[in-house]
Amino acid sequence: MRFPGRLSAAIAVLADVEQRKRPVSEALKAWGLNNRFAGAGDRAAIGNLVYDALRRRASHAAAMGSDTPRALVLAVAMRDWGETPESLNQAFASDTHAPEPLSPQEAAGAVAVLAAAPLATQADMPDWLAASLERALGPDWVAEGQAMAGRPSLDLRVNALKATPEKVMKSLARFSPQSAAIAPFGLTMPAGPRDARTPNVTTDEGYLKGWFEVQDQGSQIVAALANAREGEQVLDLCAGAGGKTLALAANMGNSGQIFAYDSDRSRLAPIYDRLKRNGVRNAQVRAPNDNALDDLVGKMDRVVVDAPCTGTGTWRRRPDTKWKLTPELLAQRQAEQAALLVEAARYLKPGGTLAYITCSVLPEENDDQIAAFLAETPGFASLDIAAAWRQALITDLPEGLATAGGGLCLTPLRTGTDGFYIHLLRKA
Ligand SMILES: C[S@@+](CC[C@H](N)C(=O)[O-])C[C@H]1O[C@@H](n2cnc3c(N)ncnc32)[C@H](O)[C@@H]1O
Repeated sequence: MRFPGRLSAAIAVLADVEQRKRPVSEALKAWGLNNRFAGAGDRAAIGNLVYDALRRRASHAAAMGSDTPRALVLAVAMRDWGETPESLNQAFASDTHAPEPLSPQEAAGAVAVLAAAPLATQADMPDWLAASLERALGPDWVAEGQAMAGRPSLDLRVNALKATPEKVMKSLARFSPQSAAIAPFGLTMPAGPRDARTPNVTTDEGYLKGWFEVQDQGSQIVAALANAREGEQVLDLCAGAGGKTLALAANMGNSGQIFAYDSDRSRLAPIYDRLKRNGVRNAQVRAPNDNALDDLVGKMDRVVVDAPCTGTGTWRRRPDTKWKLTPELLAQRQAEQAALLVEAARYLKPGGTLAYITCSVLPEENDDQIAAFLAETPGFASLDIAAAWRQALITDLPEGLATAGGGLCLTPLRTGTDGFYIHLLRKA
């Protein structure tokens, strides 16, 4: 397929996403099945166009004066991929699969200036979230929003139980991985421009042997800050597919015991294979049966709550969720988080540590949630996050990451990672 045909396909996929309220990955897969002539390069390019359109949906729509799939995809070509109206119309003229030529109004979108547009539009986020973002991230919130609308890097965590960074770098040399800026076992491959393909690392021998996992550097940092130590009894209360569990196990050198639990059996399902592949021997999976955790009450050194959240920190990877988020969904997540904090506290022994984590930057899910918990639960106090950073990451806490409420917030702008929040609490 040539570029114009790829644009037409992206318009069709985006229309499918919007009309049928489908996840992007599903719509892309369906398009691939119906268009088997398309190669891997075509599918990657079409995926990039669709994801880029959704990442900057608000500003692209404002520039084009329209939010149709066609307007959004043409905006990506001109505003993100360096095409001009002239280059597009010229290419369209010689490709029977091309979209219709650009109208003068569409062509004007290429040079539209959005300085007078609402700040939420410039930050590429829904209007109703602007106040929360400003409260959480301060005067830079528009630039933070713009960074949250960029393409993410592909990050790996070297599994210290089986490999070294040097070994993984050698195994993946063809993709030129670099050391991550903060996470000690992190490797990163920056996102390329335009139709660049994401390296397919999960077919690498090193991955199959458990030498590394795909994990955003932000997720690695908060897992390190949870600071699970050798010999401890640790409950991973929202283990899901085990991304944090694996990192905790490596941090603990396979000693002590991790109990990995999740209330959703299907989310937990991949954890068994992942534990095996990673050579983890100190984790016990607790499936969500009645009384599954009763024997752990009051016994844990550490409880990690990687809470269900709105995922605002992962908008770069799942930009469709940005536009689907509603105040009702946020309220639902807040209620779940509040209940989980109370639940987590039960399992700690005196002197134990609760690590509360979200992949969101909204204060309602972060500092506010902890403040409400502390107000209602006697006997808990925040641990010094700068000291925890020094202990876990052996450097000083970079400026601007600590939150007003005593937690820590990573963002694409500040740390080049997904957005994450962590707060450490000690039970008296
Ligand atoms: C952010 S995800 C966890 C991701 C996982 N820790 C990882 O690193 O891959 C949140 C998880 O919380 C689980 N969850 C939601 N409510 C829960 C509850 N009341 N008890 C335990 N797990 C819960 C969800 O099923 C979901 O898997």
